[in-house]
Amino acid sequence: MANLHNSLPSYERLRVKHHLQRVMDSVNLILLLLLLGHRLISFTNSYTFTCFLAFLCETCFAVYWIIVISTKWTPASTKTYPERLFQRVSESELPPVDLFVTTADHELEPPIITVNTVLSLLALDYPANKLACYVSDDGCSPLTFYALVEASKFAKLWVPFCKKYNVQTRAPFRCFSDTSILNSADSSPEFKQEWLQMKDEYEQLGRKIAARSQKPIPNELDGEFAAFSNTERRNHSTIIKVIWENKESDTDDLPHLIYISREKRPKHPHHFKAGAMNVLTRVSGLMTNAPFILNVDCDMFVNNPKIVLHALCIFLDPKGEKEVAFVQCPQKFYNGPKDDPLGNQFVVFYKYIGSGMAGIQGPFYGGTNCFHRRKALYGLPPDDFKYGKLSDKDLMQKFGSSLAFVESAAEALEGKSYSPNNNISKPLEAANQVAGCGYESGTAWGEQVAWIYGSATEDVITGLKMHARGWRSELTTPEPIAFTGCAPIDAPTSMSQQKRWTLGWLEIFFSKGSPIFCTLFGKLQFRECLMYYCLMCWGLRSVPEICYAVLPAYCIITNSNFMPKGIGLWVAAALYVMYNKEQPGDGDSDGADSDAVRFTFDKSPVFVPGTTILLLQLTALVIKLLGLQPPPQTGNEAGMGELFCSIYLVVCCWPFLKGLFGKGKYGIPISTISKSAALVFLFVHFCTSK
Ligand SMILES: O=c1ccn([C@@H]2O[C@H](COP(=O)(O)OP(=O)(O)O[C@H]3O[C@H](CO)[C@@H](O)[C@H](O)[C@H]3O)[C@@H](O)[C@H]2O)c(=O)[nH]1
Ligand SMILES: [Mn+2]
Repeated sequence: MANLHNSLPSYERLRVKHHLQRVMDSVNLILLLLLLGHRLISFTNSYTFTCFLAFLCETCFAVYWIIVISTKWTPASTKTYPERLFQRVSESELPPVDLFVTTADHELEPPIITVNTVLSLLALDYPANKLACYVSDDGCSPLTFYALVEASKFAKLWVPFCKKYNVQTRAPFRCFSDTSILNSADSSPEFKQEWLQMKDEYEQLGRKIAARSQKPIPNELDGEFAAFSNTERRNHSTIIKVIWENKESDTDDLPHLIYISREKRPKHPHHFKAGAMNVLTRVSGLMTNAPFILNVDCDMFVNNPKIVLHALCIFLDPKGEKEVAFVQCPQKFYNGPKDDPLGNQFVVFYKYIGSGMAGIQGPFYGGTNCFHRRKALYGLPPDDFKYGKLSDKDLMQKFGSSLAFVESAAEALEGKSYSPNNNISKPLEAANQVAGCGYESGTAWGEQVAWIYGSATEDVITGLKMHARGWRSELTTPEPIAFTGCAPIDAPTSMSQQKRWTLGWLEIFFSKGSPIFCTLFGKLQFRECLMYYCLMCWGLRSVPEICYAVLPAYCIITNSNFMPKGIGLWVAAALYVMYNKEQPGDGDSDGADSDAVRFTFDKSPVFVPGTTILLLQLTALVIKLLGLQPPPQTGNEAGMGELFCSIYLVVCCWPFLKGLFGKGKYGIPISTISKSAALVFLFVHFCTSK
């Protein structure tokens, strides 16, 4: 690779100035501490259980706020300069990149979606002979395979079309959903005609796949599909099919396309997505062994065809080369309402926390839209050169018994794998071996190497492991945004997804790979460690939050108080104003009302806490209104503070309030309401039966 160490860097990390934000955050913290101090002092005069509980909750909030501030304190953004990259490397010197797509169920993840993901990847603006797309199908579905075979035929038209006209959106269904192109004065008649032809071809592809999916899948299949005969989703041997091979290593041809359904047996744990990713890592290691890997979920599409170049700006930069293990692109969703009532777009996260992380040791790995350095995945620390020279025996212990794979791993670790392999079908036998379900036993896969097992959020723990070895990561946000995808469109799916993540993060929190150990015994920076806790405490935070939300109702019902009196109340009020002023999105959404229109419910228990809190506040307010409160004890009666909190909580639960009266999926199911009502009844009974 040409030297040009003296040329300009191909990426820069820029500090984002945000003095006002810091001031506001600090004022918030000071107010919180003042409140805690005030409580401590007043405990010497009067101590009540409710005030003590409030004190505990507020202490949790203060600790959490310190973690949040630490994460946000030094925000940064990354800027990439592809034109400078080309001062360093010529097009022929660009490294190969392996592209991984995972799909697991052709019913939940319809093949046409996966096909769009794959087509958008095949059409990346990058030399086609340097790309190989590996699709892992955990559903072992002949339908998915069929769809990919058909897609590869369509790709022969689609990819040249995209490149010829420099189409931005290269997932056909997104491209064809925007017909404004046809009326635009900028588009040539030739383009419009080809666009319509292409749309027609795509619709044919869609019809073929739909027709095939309507037919029942017979047990016995022939021809290309014979391998799928008598298979069950969780009981079958490995199926690897090279759907397209770019035999001539032609830059204008299509990238390689390989279908993989790893071996599964009922008695063998398959480790979900992490297991699938590890098989892809091994098979690709044998076939192309690219030093960089991009992975996307099957519901994500390329939105910026130049994204590989942007990522390489970071990886190939002399500084990035030494320190960056992975480059994460944000997740953005094209579907869903503008004001995002379900919070899927994670506005707070990417806008505040995301740039904060970029200013420390880098963002966490989010599972999709991420580029990895292969040797970092193989466990190599950034500054260790011994690891790359392990003996064959050591390598086999780590990477398993396939000699061919061990050789490829050694090459990858030494950074020798820059020449693309032109005969990817050759190592098919070895590929079958490494995709077997027993291959990993006794090796470091899933523990030290590649995607780490043991958490439902394999992504976060995998990234954490690399940070713990001393690597950095970068968040790259080129214009236009690199990938878009579909977010869950209803509240139940969104809530259960978030519940799964929260549980996965808690698994990491309580495991021996917990961030604090990575800081104590590894190279995870302290503030990066706090950043991880910011994520992992998301679930735990609900405990003080629920407790705090119950307090106002409890105080009103029992005519006691938890809000401070006198100056303390002013501190609490100031805190409330400051905190709410800081929340993003104020003003550009039309508020609670639009939430209510779109918030949907089902019978899932995830809706019980929200409903219960709402009903509890309503009950308390009715008791207050009807004057059913018991007489106060020693001047500690519930006052304006408690009343305000209770009303505020009703406003916070607005979508639930509408849900009480909504119909169909917009209404909270009677069973959920009954459960919540029973809980409220028990609670009121408990409060008043003293
Ligand atoms: O046994 C499995 C289960 C899932 N998947 C694939 O993994 C991806 C993510 O799974 P999904 O069920 O869609 O989870 P999400 O919550 O939508 O995914 C987010 O959260 C996951 C866990 O943190 C990350 O791995 C994902 O990349 C991230 O997008 C999808 O492509 C699936 O096809 C498999 O390949 N095998
Ligand atoms: Mn998903």
